[in-house]
Amino acid sequence: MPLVTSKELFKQAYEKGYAIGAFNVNNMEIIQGIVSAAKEEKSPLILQVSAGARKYANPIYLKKLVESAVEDTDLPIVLHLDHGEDFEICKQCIDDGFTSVMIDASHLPFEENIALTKKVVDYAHPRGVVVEAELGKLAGIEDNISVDAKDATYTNPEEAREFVEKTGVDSLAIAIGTSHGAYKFKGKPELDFERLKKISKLLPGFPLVLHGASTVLSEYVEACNKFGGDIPGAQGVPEEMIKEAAKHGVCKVNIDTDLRLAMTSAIRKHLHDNPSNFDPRKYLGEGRKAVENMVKHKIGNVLGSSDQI
Ligand SMILES: O=C(CO)COP(=O)(O)O
Ligand SMILES: O=C[C@H](O)COP(=O)(O)O
Ligand SMILES: [Zn+2]
Ligand SMILES: [Zn+2]
Repeated sequence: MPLVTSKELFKQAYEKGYAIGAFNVNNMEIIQGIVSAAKEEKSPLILQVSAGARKYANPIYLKKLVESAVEDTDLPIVLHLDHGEDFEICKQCIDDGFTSVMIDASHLPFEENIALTKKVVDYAHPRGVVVEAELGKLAGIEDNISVDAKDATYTNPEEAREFVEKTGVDSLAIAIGTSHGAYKFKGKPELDFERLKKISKLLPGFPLVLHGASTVLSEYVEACNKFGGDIPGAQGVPEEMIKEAAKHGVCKVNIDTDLRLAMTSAIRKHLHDNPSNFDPRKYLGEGRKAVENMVKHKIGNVLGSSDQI
């Protein structure tokens, strides 16, 4: 099976009320760990590449690794550009064979976000590529969470409807209180589910995307800290909230931080327990296994996309 777009995957996920994991990939071991898990769970998969990943690994290496994963597993895999910052990078990825791109113009004024997103959609659609856009700003841990601040930064439901109508975009990343990285909340985790429900009601059948959706699983944080790391107070989105979001139109759940933590904690433990080892295959192999176990858990116990291919 060749790379697929997310069109049909989202349609089925929406109807059945589960979500598809979009995992960030940066090297071979991360790709292999994710793909092994999806294969075992018989789950569709989105592998996404950020500008940082392209810079780190060289775009052609990532593309070929993802193609190898497709050939090796025959899974329906979407190759997606994460947080494309301008038209040029989206165009480049479309020309390179990506099946999905994100144009993230959420920092621009509303009308400019619409114009840039539409420009990408107009280039992507005739080439069979789908587009994700973003409206609203992801909260940071230091951000004020007063009601006024929420209205200023979180996605406005009416604007979301207008945005989708005017751009023809295929999916939309929304801001309801999640943020990137390992420090998402200072106190009790809280997402604005009322806002999500409003957006979803105004856009029936339309797939929404949750960025910053890692849970920052405590077993990995504890292992990192135990074996020489220093990441106190790391906290993510509880898995129950991800399950709830999937019931209200969220079809794509972005996960990067949980991959980083799984891999790093396993490598830290291995190097701690085996001070004489200097064979990278040993510690990277442990890292890959940890990624596989974490992704299996997400697909099977949180996202609900097992046995959907
Ligand atoms: O949104 C993400 C990638 O676009 C990743 O979010 P996390 O940092 O929560 O994993
Ligand atoms: O949304 C951001 C992703 O976690 C990618 O992070 P990165 O830019 O460090 O590759
Ligand atoms: Zn953004
Ligand atoms: Zn993101």
